[in-house]
Amino acid sequence: MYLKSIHLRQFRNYKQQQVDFTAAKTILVGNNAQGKSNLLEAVELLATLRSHRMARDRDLIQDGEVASQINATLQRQTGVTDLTLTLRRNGRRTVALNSENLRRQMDFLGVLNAVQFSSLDLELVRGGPENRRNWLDTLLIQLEPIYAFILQQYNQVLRQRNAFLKQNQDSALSTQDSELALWDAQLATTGTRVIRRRDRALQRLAPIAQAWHASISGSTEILQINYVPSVALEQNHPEQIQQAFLEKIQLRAIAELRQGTTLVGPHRDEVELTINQTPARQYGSQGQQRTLVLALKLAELQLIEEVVGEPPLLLLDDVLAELDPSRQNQLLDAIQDRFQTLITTTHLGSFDSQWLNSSQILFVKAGEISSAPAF
Ligand SMILES: Nc1ncnc2c1ncn2[C@@H]1O[C@H](COP(=O)(O)OP(=O)(O)OP(=O)(O)O)[C@@H](O)[C@H]1O
Repeated sequence: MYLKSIHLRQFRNYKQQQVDFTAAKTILVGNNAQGKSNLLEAVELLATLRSHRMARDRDLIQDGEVASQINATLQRQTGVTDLTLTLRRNGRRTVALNSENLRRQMDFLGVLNAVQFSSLDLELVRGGPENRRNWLDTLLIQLEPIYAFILQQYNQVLRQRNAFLKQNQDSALSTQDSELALWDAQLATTGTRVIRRRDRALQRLAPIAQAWHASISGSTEILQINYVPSVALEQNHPEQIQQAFLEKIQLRAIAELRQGTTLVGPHRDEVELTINQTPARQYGSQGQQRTLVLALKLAELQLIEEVVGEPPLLLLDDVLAELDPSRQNQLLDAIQDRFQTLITTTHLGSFDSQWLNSSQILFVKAGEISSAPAF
């Protein structure tokens, strides 16, 4: 797929900006805080309706404005599509394809696919489990857009069940209470859908990431990715998972009532990353952790391409300079001209001349983008 152009209105520090992409690789160069990441964030929003910066819609809208719009033209094998996302200060969003508003946001997902790689991704290795859950969820949303709906349903049940537990915290509520039993059943049903899909995605992703990791590290390191769901998962059978879910809720029922919160479910899943059988968080240098993240990102690209049937976009936010020359080259070899790539950087010095010659170079300054440096 190929993103031909994007138009931003009152988005972050862009008042009104049109960008036409004229090459498979676009390098956005500019000083810090000029708007480079903001442009990549806009593309990410079109792909996932999420921002990895966890921004609220009112942070995305330009200061002092009430609404913001991202509009893009995408070329796919099936034809050209026009995507529009409108954000409002009150949090209401509208999505449209070819100028036709969609009733369900889910139908907007899966049109544009993108893999984002920024320095924040190091948190995948170093940070807490919620980073890895978010990463996996964002990938899943692109692999099967219905997952966005499944996850939303689970989160809604979770919120309601938590509210019920909170209301009854320290009360004499029985763990056999019939209303609680209803919430348990809904949590198990919706949670099982989440767990099964996370398991399936990791089953497919893990061998690809492992192969990339072996290739980048020269086969000296073995990466393992283990899904550790909060509920035991022996086989990917819905009845078996649902049963295990309900049994574990029973075991934790007293603690849940005491703490007034749900202690069992995919909101407590973990994805373990180990290198040579040592947790990656404790393993080796920053460089080795970067190799791992790079392997995960390359695996995401490959898996999305396999599932969707077209290469997704790659958004490299200030990460190229952080990789040593051999890893940089490995990344460049892997993407070549197959994946349209948007790259941000503060200086062009870290790119080899072959790259510079084949890339479109855009200059970003104070929320304006031009093809010649503005002095
Ligand atoms: N809602 C908003 N309204 C107006 N300006 C905003 C808004 N959100 C962010 N900005 C501005 O956008 C700029 C940050 O841009 P961005 O995050 O894209 O930086 P960058 O060019 O990628 O630089 P860096 O290399 O530091 O990441 C800051 O000047 C910030 O004040």
